[in-house]
Amino acid sequence: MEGAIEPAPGPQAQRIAVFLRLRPVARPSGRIAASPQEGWVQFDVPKDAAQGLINNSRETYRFPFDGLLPPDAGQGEVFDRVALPVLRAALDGYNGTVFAFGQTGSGKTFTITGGTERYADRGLIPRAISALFAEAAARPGHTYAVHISYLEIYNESGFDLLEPGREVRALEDLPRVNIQEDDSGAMHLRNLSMHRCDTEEQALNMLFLGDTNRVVAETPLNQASSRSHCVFTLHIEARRAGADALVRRSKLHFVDLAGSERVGKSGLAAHTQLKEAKYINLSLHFLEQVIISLQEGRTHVPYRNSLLTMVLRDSLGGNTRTVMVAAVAPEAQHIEESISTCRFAQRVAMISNKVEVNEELDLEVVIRQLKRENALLRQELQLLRNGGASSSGDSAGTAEGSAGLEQRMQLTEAEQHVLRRQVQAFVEDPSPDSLLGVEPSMLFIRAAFDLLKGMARGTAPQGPTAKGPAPAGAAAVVGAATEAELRSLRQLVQRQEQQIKVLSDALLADQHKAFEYFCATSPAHDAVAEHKAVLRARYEEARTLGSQVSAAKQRISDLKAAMERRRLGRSMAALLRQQQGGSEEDEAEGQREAAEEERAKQQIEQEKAAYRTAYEQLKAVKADIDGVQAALERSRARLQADFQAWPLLTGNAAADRDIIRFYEARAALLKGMRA
Ligand SMILES: Nc1ncnc2c1ncn2[C@@H]1O[C@H](COP(=O)(O)OP(=O)(O)OP(=O)(O)O)[C@@H](O)[C@H]1O
Repeated sequence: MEGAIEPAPGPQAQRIAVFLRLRPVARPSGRIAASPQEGWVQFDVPKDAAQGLINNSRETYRFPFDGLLPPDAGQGEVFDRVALPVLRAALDGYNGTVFAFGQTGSGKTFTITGGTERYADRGLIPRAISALFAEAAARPGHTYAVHISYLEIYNESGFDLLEPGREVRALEDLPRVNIQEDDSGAMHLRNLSMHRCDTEEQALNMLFLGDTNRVVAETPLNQASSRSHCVFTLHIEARRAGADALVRRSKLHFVDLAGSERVGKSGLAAHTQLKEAKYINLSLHFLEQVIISLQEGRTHVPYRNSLLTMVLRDSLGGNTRTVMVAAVAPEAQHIEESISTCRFAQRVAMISNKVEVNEELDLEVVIRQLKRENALLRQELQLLRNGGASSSGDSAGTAEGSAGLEQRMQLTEAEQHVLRRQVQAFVEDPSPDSLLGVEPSMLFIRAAFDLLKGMARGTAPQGPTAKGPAPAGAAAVVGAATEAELRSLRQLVQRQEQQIKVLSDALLADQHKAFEYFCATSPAHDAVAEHKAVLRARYEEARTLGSQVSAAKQRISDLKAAMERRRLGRSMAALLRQQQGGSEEDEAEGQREAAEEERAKQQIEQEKAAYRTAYEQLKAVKADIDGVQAALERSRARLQADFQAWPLLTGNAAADRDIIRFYEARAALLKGMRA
């Protein structure tokens, strides 16, 4: 699998591959024959005896498959034939789906998850996990990031099986997963957690957690394992060293469907009229509708009728390499169901998907690379401009400036020391983006080359590095750069800077789009909006109360001032009367003034009461504001946390691409938020 990340081929049509797996049974029916070599199974059933005809004639049904897995096929063989090619393609960036279909007890769970008694009974999922990490390790020069999600669908409701630390006794104890449609019509699964797994062990532990939750959530009443559908997903992200701006992302689903029993049959005679028979499980009914529409090439495919078909949208008729395992228990009493299973498989086998590598540019990495290139070009430009000696002021670190450097014969000890550390750090940094940012001067450059040569030969110079002057030829060669060369280099730098700006803007726009999109669908955002609205109303209230308080205060001081003025007036008048040897104050006048004084005092008291009331209210509103503010902070934190844990998963390629873009942008946005 060398060179896995070569230029991605365009979309290719690919039919869904269909395998038949026969379960080992104690008493296989003599009416079932199979050829593993030729890949077919055949059922011989008596003709309808109900017509009153006495005959021994039989009806024969033969179904071809892409592969037949006989009862003695081991789990390893099943994995190698069914899932390994899909897994390898997923590592190359192709989506993949393996789903098992069949009646209850036919061996679906045994195939997908496996038996627990013997190690050899491990099913497709644990084997895929082991093979994934082994294959990834065997692809040098590539890095992979793996996330896992595990969804159970029961009665049209989705449940997240991977919620660590949660006590689960019933399905309802698991977090609900919803599907939502955005403006573009794309479907998104919300609240499905994704868990990064860096090792096989971590991934197997996740699977164990999900399977345990699946078992303990089952009650005798809901018989969840037979009636629910489980979708285990490996989300794979691949980058190639040296080309890490290109990222390939794929999803690999393993789907264990509910038992496919039907109702509405009327005995074996109904084989030829199985059309009326209905699935007990409603989602399977809708799954069949989707498959019929695709097989008949109808323009409208009713994916939206159920959660299951929405999740499997891309696996059926979309951008996914899909494989179906039809599970059959070859016993006489199950012939009818077995024929139904094979008929369903024949329809599925006619569906063609359009598969394509999911590859895209990581804008952040592109920008980083452009900036690095740009820095190198700038250095080159500076060198050429100065004929090998930098005269620019931005070359820090030397007292006399770079121009003076070329006059010197060798570096100072301090300069040598710094340079040695820079070269050391450069050599030790495994990143292809690391830069050796030495002074743009021949003296430094030669010294750096000497150090590198010494390191490569294992004889790194201990003493002074650049001995002797820079050869005149070197400077002369660099100095010979023509005006035209300088100009074109300058233009290149400018063009790149422009490119960086355009890309940065695009990234920024994406980040905002991502957050906006997330907010529009997040309940945490509703809480933030609600708190903000309450806060706005409270602030308004506080403002009104605040102006009431200050108005009351103003009126009190006005009243007090008026009272003081009156008192002063009265004292002045009394003094005047005294000086003029006049009479005492008129009694009526005295009473009037006393009454006025009393009225003013009452008015002041009233205003004080109004002031106190408004002030108390203001205090209460302020306390309220503090509370709402704290709640707002909490819901903001929750929004950010949710944004961080925003899951990827839809059944739709276009939607996925969008989500993945948003997901990347989200990381950068969060970084910005925290900064
Ligand atoms: N190939 C096999 N080899 C050995 N045992 C098997 C095989 N296939 C199935 N079994 C056993 O048969 C029983 C029923 O299988 P399983 O639980 O996988 O059926 P199922 O189709 O998933 O049923 P359900 O729809 O109820 O989930 C289990 O005990 C399982 O271990």
